[in-house]
Parts: sequence; C-alpha cells; structure tokens
Amino acid sequence: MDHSGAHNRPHVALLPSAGMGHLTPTLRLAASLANHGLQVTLIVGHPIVSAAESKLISRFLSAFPADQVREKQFDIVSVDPATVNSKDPFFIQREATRRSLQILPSLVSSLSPPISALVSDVFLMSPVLEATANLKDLPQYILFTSSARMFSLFASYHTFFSETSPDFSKVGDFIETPFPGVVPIPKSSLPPPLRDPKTWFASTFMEDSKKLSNFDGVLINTFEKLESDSLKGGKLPPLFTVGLVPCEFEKGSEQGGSAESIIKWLDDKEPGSVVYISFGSRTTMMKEQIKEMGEGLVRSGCPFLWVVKDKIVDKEDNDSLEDVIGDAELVEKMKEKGLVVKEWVDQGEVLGHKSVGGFVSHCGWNSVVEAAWYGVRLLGWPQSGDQRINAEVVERSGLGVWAKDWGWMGERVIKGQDIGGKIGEIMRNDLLKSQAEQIGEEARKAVGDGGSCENAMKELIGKWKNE
Ligand SMILES: O=c1ccn([C@@H]2O[C@H](COP(=O)(O)OP(=O)(O)O[C@H]3O[C@H](CO)[C@@H](O)[C@H](O)[C@H]3O)[C@@H](O)[C@H]2O)c(=O)[nH]1
Repeated sequence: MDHSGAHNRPHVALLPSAGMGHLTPTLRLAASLANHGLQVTLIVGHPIVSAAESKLISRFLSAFPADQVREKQFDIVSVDPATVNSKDPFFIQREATRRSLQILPSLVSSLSPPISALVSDVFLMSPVLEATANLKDLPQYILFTSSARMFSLFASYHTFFSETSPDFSKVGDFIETPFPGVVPIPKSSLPPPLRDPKTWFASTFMEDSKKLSNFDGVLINTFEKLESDSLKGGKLPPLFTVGLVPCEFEKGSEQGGSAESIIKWLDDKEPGSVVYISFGSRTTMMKEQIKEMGEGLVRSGCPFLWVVKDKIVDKEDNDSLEDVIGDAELVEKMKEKGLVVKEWVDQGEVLGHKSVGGFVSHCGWNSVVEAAWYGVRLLGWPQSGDQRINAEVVERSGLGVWAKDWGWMGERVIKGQDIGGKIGEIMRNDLLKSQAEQIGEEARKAVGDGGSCENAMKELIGKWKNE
C-alpha cells in the first residue's frame, strides 16, 4: 500500500477515543483539516456510548460534502469483566477497544484513496501501535487532548521510576520534567492514580510514555500565549501546536432546555455580567455541594447560568433540583438571579455570548481552551485527572485563578459563602478581565493567517502532501 502521501489533496484518518472531552477536539481537528481542503475519514467504534457523541458526529458529517468527509465504523466487541485485570469501567472500555482495533490494518487498507497519515487519540496509542505493527510505512500521529504542561509529564513519566521497583516515594515534592521551560510540577497536582505506579492507569501511562518515539508527531491542542514555557520541545517526535477551537458544525448542539430561551436570557443581561458554571461532560457533585453551590451563586450577586448534569440529581429518588436543594426560599432566590439548565448547553455559544464574563470550571482542557478562545476569565475547581495541572496553566497564563484551598472537588463540601466570595472576586477583578481578553485576542491571531497554530497546521499538511 502506498502511504507516501504524494497527493495534492491528502486523505487523513482520525481515530477518536470515547468521551466528549476526546471526541470534541478530534472533530475540531477533522473540521480544520477539511477546511484546509483535505479529505478526512473518521474511524469510529460502535456502539457509541452517549447520545451526545452520536449527535455531534452526525452534525460534523453533515457539515461537509460526503466525498470529503466520511465515517468508517468498526464494532466494539464486548468484554466479559471477569476476564480482565481491573473492574474500572474505563479500563474495560479500553480493553474492548484494544481487542476491537485488531481490525485496523484491514480497515486502513480499505480506505480510498490511500491515507497519508493516521492521527489517533493519545488514549489509544498502545492499542493502535499493536494493531498496526505491520504497517511500517504508515505515518502516525498522536492527538494530545490535554495541556502541553500535562504532555511534559506524560512524555517523561517513565523516567521517574526504575522499571523493576517503581517507587513514588523517591520522587521529590516537585517533578522536574526534561523539558526546558516547564516549571516543576508539584507532586500534589498529579492525577491521583499516577501517584501510585502500581495502578493500571499509571502502568498504562508509563508504557505509553515510552512509546512516543514511535510516532511521527504529536498534535497538541493549545496556544503559545497560554503555554509558551511548556512548548520548547525535547528529544521527542515533533510537536505541532494546533489550537482547536469551537466550529460552525457544533452550533445549536445544545440538549437541555431550549437553546433559544438560554440565548434570550443571556441577551437580557449586561455585557460581561454573567458567570457560567459547568464541570464538563462527566461530573458528579454531592447533593450537599449542590445546595452550597446554589447558596454561593446567590451570594455572589451575579447573574448565573449553571449547567447541572442529570446524574448529579439522584435519579433513583427522581429528585428535582428543588428537592435536592431542599430550601424553597433559596430556590426562589436562585430563580430570580440565575438560570439552571439540566444536562447540557452549547458551551461554545454560551462562552462566546457577550454577557458571559466568568466561568467556574473543573479545568477540563477543552473548557480551558474554549475560555481562552473567548477571552472569558476562569475560576478553576479541578475535580480529577489532569485538571490541577491544567489549573496551574490557567493561573500562570493569567487566564484565571485556581481555588487551591478547595481541594479536589468532592473531597469536602465547600461552603456557599466561600464560593460566593471567590466568584465575586473574579467577577470584580478588572486585571483578570483584561488579561483573559488579551489571551482571547492572541488565540485568534494564533489561529488566523500567519499565526503559530495555522503555521503548525500548514506544516503538517505540507508533510502529508510530501512537499
Ligand atoms: O454542558 C456542556 C458541557 C460540556 N460541553 C463541552 O464538552 C467538552 C468537555 O470537555 P472538557 O472541558 O475537557 O471536560 P471533560 O468532559 O471532563 O474532559 C475530559 O477530557 C479532557 C481532555 O482530555 C480532560 O482534560 C478532562 O480532565 C477530562 O475529564 C467541552 O468541549 C465543552 O464545551 C458542552 O458543550 N456543554
């Protein structure tokens, strides 16, 4: 099979991992490549777990001509949890994908015209390498969906331990990565499973970290203005800084409540006055915390738009938000000041609305990039995974602040008084406001003609054209 890429209109295949936090940047990359005139095939495992993911893929596919953008499906085999080493649903899903990806070589070979490159989500790198071991001349790239700072940890993680006796206690309180410019990472910011190299997540992370050099390049979803210090490279595959930002095809993908009524509600507010609260696609919040959050939002005195995921409200009891809060007076006050939407809003549309000035976020990386893109200042409250490391980027860049003393979300209940106070602080902070707006302007320059992200994209496309 000729994968030499000597085509004027290269054909690139993209393999996303499950979850909105991974699918969204993959589709943004796919849209950007299609807008640059490339042919794109999305390789998608079915059944897709969530309706939101299916909907987003359909929106993407219908936004481009069928001869330019296609989906190629493969079946995800089911795995008997009794036959795998961990009961963690994420592990079981990964294992199912690993087994199912054995089909990848024949699937890739069936694509016409032949592809110039395969870009896989970072979570799939080992399964992809295993499956494509015989496709030696296929250029392969990784899409890293978190921050460059997190990448510096990923790329060097395997160097911190001796393979025979992984012992995290030997690692100091601050982790020095071999990347020039990366400020040492506090051990306390590491995703909790990575602090114990015996967990399956840490061993997978370590194994993947060693395999980076098998790839021809790594695409990172960030902007120089956010993380110039972390982008100085190292002895690794080339890094391509592709800022992946909300696209046309996503517009109107809102599911909870009515998009029109949300926008109308925002239209009636003063510019920059609204605080938006959302914790990504997977958050759960304790009932006690929901009540305190409601209290805090009212105390902040700001109009607010709060997205509450369905699973937060205990479905078995069929509790409404009113029941969960259990304080009719508070609910009344909340209704006066804010809008509570269940499940989902089109976050890009909300952050891009002129009334929205602040964002309380778990610092999922896509949310950070979106806040940067729209120049909205952020109050970070990490809840798991890479989110503390991302929150450090938020603070260092000047995009926002991180409520460090609140701990990981869910560790303890944070009182409404504290939440209200912190929100009030960021909303009144004019310096933060102008810093965030400047980051937004710089992000637009980076993605525009001659900008660093656009140049990185053109460099990649040039490689795929064999220029
Ligand atoms: O009501 C909502 C909630 C989310 N989103 C979108 O869904 C995506 C969510 O991504 P992200 O903000 O990164 O949060 P998670 O869904 O939590 O993302 C997972 O994936 C990220 C990228 O790897 C990691 O940084 C996170 O820690 C991990 O939880 C973003 O594009 C949001 O705009 C909406 O449009 N509407």
